Amino acid sequence: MNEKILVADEVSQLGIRRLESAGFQVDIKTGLSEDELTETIVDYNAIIIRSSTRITEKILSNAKNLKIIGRAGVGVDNINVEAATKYGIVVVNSPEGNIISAAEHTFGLIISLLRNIPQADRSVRNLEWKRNKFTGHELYRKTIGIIGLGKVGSNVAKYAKAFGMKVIGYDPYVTLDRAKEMGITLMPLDEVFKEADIITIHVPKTKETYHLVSKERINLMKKGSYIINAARGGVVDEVAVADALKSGHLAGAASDVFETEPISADNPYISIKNTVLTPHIGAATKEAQVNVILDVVDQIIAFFDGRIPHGAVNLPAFRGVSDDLLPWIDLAERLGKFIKDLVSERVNKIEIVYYGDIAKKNVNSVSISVLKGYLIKIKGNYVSFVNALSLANELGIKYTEIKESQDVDFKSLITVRVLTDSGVRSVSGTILSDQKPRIIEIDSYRVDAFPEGYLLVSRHRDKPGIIGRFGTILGKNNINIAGMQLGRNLTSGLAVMILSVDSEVNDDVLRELISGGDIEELRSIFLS
Ligand SMILES: NC(=O)c1ccc[n+]([C@@H]2O[C@H](COP(=O)([O-])OP(=O)(O)OC[C@H]3O[C@@H](n4cnc5c(N)ncnc54)[C@H](O)[C@@H]3O)[C@@H](O)[C@H]2O)c1
Ligand SMILES: O=C(O)[C@H](O)COP(=O)(O)O
Repeated sequence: MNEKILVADEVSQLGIRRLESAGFQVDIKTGLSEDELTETIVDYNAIIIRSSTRITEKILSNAKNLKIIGRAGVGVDNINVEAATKYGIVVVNSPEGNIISAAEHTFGLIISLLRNIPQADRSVRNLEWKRNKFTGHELYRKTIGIIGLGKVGSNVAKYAKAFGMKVIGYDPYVTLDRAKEMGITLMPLDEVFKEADIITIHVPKTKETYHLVSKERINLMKKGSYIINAARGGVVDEVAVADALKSGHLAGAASDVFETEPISADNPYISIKNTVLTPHIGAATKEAQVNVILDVVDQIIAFFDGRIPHGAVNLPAFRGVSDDLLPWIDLAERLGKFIKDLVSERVNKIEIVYYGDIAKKNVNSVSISVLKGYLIKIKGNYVSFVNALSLANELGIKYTEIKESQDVDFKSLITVRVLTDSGVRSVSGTILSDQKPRIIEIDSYRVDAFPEGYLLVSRHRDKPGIIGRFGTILGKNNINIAGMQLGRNLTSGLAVMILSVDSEVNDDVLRELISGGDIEELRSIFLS
């Protein structure tokens, strides 16, 4: 192999040696600015990074020879995966290599916080001996509320049980069976905030989780409780936590991750004593660093050897699929994203039903594409054809592919049905002769809409005045309606409407629309 690899963050030497033994030329250049990296990247076929380096569109636009980005860790929120896909660059990560270290570090933070260990250490070094000043709390019989029950969160739950803690949690995508298996009592998000003595965060940073720990949620917490964030900066509103610490409502907070890294002097936590702060070292153990770099290096070697890397978070080109399935793969991903945004309840099972000509083909890649779309809305852009199935398994979501022989009104049709605790919801789509995707049914309501851009989907009483109200309120908020589709059910007296709009409909506008009454369900959906 004579490909050139740039290592732009600190990684274990074992990985470098393995690459060199495989014949790669490896250069280590850490701490490059965006401009320096934009200039440097042009010479390289692969780059390896951790969370300290941001891979922006500007860098990628000059990466003429780059084929693969290796993220030696879990989070890919520092990589513009969409742009990488656009430029045909594969992104791989190491989804499991550092999760034990992250969960252990979380416990380190919890114990440090409840037992004032860093403060006591500083005091002893000042030759003080103030034993009463550092009286803390036991974990035994306390309630820990875990937000996000994936790989790190489920390990934190395991350790908490060993300490004799009561474990409650919130993760809208984990099934009840999976939570039961882990011995965690699932509760609505706000209930977890009300009940827990300690809240610990283990969700990815997505649009949905931004400031999930908000001023309002902190106000729900018991006086004297604690907050830990070892997931991502931005999930916690740092100013709100700092205010609650200053007022005495919260007893302490610990954080390994920050909205701006490296941290600066104006970070709200800096001047507050009852905080424990670490510089994003959740994954900084010898073991985790060896795991992640060897995982990523092996994937890079496999990639240049012509094999598909197991941790690919995007697949710029879907190989091995006949051209006539490609529009269906695209439609399937859109249906997966659509149903995720349409249905707010917990989903236990996804059924993908094929009718007509498409039912005679091998549609496995189309089914995976539905799961991929659904999971991208939950976990972000690192979900790919390669990892979608195992990520669905992790959440306990079962999926089945069903091929029906009965005649339908279309040459080919896909229905995505989700089974929730309270019933079944569905969306159906097809590709018409223009090769463009269409949504043609939502539940049993017939529509004909393009699954793209900003959509507003409403189920409401089929009576005069409702559509006018949408027009007035959206107009008043400067939101242009680009298209409208209405499906009616005369028996139930309900109608489903899909409005295609030119900009996002925010929560305030949604509330205003609902407050007029007669609307059973209203969702703002974005399909990229
Ligand atoms: N501090 C560190 O050094 C360090 C190390 C490893 C991982 N991490 C971070 O920890 C986080 C969790 O990592 P992981 O490997 O467990 O990821 P994961 O994908 O296995 O788990 C994330 C869980 O969050 C859930 N989730 C998504 N949106 C949610 C929402 N709105 N509310 C509640 N739950 C939601 C998902 O269903 C999933 O179960 C990530 O942000 C990762 O980047 C940090
Ligand atoms: O997402 C991750 O894997 C962690 O945040 C660790 O990041 P790091 O590789 O920069 O330590």
